[in-house]
Amino acid sequence: MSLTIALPKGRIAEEVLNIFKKIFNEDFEFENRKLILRKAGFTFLNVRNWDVAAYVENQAADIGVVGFDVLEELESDVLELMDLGLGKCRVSVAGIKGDESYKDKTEIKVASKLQNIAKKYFSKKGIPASVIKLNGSIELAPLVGLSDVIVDIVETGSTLKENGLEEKEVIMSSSARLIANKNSFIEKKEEIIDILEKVKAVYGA
Ligand SMILES: Nc1ncnc2c1ncn2[C@@H]1O[C@H](COP(=O)(O)OP(=O)(O)OP(=O)(O)O)[C@@H](O)[C@H]1O
Ligand SMILES: O=P(O)(O)OC[C@H]1O[C@H](OP(=O)(O)OP(=O)(O)O)[C@H](O)[C@@H]1O
Repeated sequence: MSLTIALPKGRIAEEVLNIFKKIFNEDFEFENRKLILRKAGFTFLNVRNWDVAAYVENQAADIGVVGFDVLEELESDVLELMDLGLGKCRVSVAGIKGDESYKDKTEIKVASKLQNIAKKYFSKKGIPASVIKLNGSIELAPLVGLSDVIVDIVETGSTLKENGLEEKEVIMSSSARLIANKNSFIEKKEEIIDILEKVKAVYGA
């Protein structure tokens, strides 16, 4: 039984494809806008980062690679096989540099792409917060009064800095995870363990 593997486009795509390159000593590239690549006995799917978990959770793919932030946000019901240690970043509360007035609000206005993570964080702290869902350029929101703070991904911190913002509170750390569908892990256990061992070997783990 061959494995179907959902790989993310975008930021972590290159590093993930490099792992497979090292394992099989072959080039893995999706060419000519093709979304399916059959190679080395596997089927690779070219999927957006935010959609990888849906493919794996619904067994359209057996395994996949996705950022931990996305798994947390979507509360995906999948097996986490391994922390790949790439795509490292934090999910943080950020706001205008030197301005702590958000702490005195009766209800904090938060802008975020990671709506559930943001809601859960403030609710756990017992702080009333309303979350406005945005899809990008999150840092803009507090600059124009759309929100008091943002909950967003911070990697180097340069987007915050360039916009006069600062990290206020770190909510969680994130990195890319190798995930598996729960049924596939029963039905195709040997194949999944085999690929997991190969990935671990590449990392020297
Ligand atoms: N600076 C960063 N900005 C965003 N994501 C980062 C950053 N550094 C690491 N990551 C990680 O990389 C993952 C992929 O980010 P990428 O920007 O490629 O996709 P996306 O825009 O979130 O998703 P999609 O393409 O589905 O819209 C994130 O979920 C996160 O785990
Ligand atoms: O700490 P840094 O290294 O500056 O990285 C963090 C920035 O990168 C991401 O945005 P992205 O580039 O994905 O664009 P977006 O605003 O469209 O989400 C994220 O949402 C931050 O804005």
